Amino acid sequence: MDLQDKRKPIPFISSFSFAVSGIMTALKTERNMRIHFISSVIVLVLSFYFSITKMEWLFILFVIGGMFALELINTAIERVVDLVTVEYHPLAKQAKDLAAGAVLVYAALAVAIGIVIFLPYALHMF
Ligand SMILES: Nc1ncnc2c1ncn2[C@@H]1O[C@H](COP(=O)(O)OP(=O)(O)OP(=O)(O)O)[C@@H](O)[C@H]1O
Repeated sequence: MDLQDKRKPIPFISSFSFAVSGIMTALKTERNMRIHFISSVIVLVLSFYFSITKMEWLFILFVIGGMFALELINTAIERVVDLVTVEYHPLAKQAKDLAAGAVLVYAALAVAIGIVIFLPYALHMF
C-alpha cells in the first residue's frame, strides 16, 4: 500500500473487519486474552444464575468490555515495542511493564467489583 492509497478513506466494512481480525489474532496468540474470555463466560453464567439487577449488569458489562479493550491495547503496545527493537532496551521494558501495569490495575478493579456484586448473592445461598 503506497502513501496515495493510505489517503483514501477505508470503507466502514473493511475497518470493521480489520478490527475483528485484531480481536481474533489476540484471542489466538495471547494467553491472557483467553483467560479473560473464559473468566467473562464464567461471570456471565453467574450473572444469569443470580439474576443480578440492571445496575449490576451495567457494571459487569462495563468491566468485561473494558478488560478486553485494555488487553487489546496492551497487546498492540507489545507488538509495536517488538517491532521497534528485539534487543533489550530499558525503554522497551518500561513501555511493556507500564502497559501490563494498566491491565493489572483494571483487573484488580474487576475483581473488587466482582466481589462487591457476587459475594452477597453467594452468602445468601447459605
Ligand atoms: N525488548 C525488551 N527490552 C527490555 N525488556 C523487555 C523487552 N521485551 C520484553 N521485556 C520485558 O519482558 C517482559 C515480558 O515481555 P513479553 O514481550 O514476553 O510480554 P508478555 O509476558 O508476553 O506479556 P503478556 O503476558 O501480557 O502477553 C516485559 O514486561 C518486559 O519487562
